[in-house]
Amino acid sequence: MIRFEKVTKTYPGQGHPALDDVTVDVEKGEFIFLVGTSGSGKSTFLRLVLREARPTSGRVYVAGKEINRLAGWKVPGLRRRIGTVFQDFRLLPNKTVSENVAFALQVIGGSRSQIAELVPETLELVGLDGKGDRFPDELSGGEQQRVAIARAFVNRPQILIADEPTGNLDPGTSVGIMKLLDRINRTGTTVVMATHDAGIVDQMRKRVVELEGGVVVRDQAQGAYGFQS
Ligand SMILES: Nc1ncnc2c1ncn2[C@@H]1O[C@H](COP(=O)(O)OP(=O)(O)OP(=O)(O)O)[C@@H](O)[C@H]1O
Repeated sequence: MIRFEKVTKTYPGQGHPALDDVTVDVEKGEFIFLVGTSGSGKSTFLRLVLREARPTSGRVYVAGKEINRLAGWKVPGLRRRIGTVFQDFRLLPNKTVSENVAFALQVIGGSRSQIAELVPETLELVGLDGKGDRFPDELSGGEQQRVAIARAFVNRPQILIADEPTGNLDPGTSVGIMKLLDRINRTGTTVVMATHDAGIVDQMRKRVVELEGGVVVRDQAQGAYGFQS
């Protein structure tokens, strides 16, 4: 579903590459954690998947296509296949929960009937049944992140990218968010999550790809946050 082939990314004016000769293959339906210290290249990896950045050398494939060869007008189509969730939720404060989720469908041309069906269905999936008319500032952090996940998932993307989704949440709330991401993964969605949250990674026991200075130093099935043989 995602393949990095000898990918190097050096930002202009930087001496050291942010990613250095990275080769990683993520199968459809996998759940992987990207771990590594600050500046190790996790966000750069995610930005390359979204074509928000381009490799200096090497190839990035998403759903079988080398995405850096895609014509510019096809990039929105690529991004529609990929839901994104961030640490800081990024909800629209003046829209209700339902409107935030509906907006994601509206911008890609979803019909009224699709919106009427998918929004309540997705809010129920994320555990926000009955909260559709609230505004983001009337929700807890965990609930806001659930809205963000509903928004990312409402058009049933093939891939979900999560950049530190539990970074602003307490441990108990984080567990709930991880159960939700796990449930979404079980629907067949490929999940790539960048995190510093050792407790979560140790608990979930999914594949762990560790970056250090832009280099993959570990790629381990059912891994932990730190290396354990
Ligand atoms: N737009 C940019 N221009 C120049 N250098 C950048 C840019 N974005 C990232 N970098 C550099 O690339 C390297 C990798 O950064 P990246 O943001 O991918 O790391 P990260 O692992 O996501 O870090 P964090 O955990 O702090 O989010 C760092 O040295 C960073 O300073």
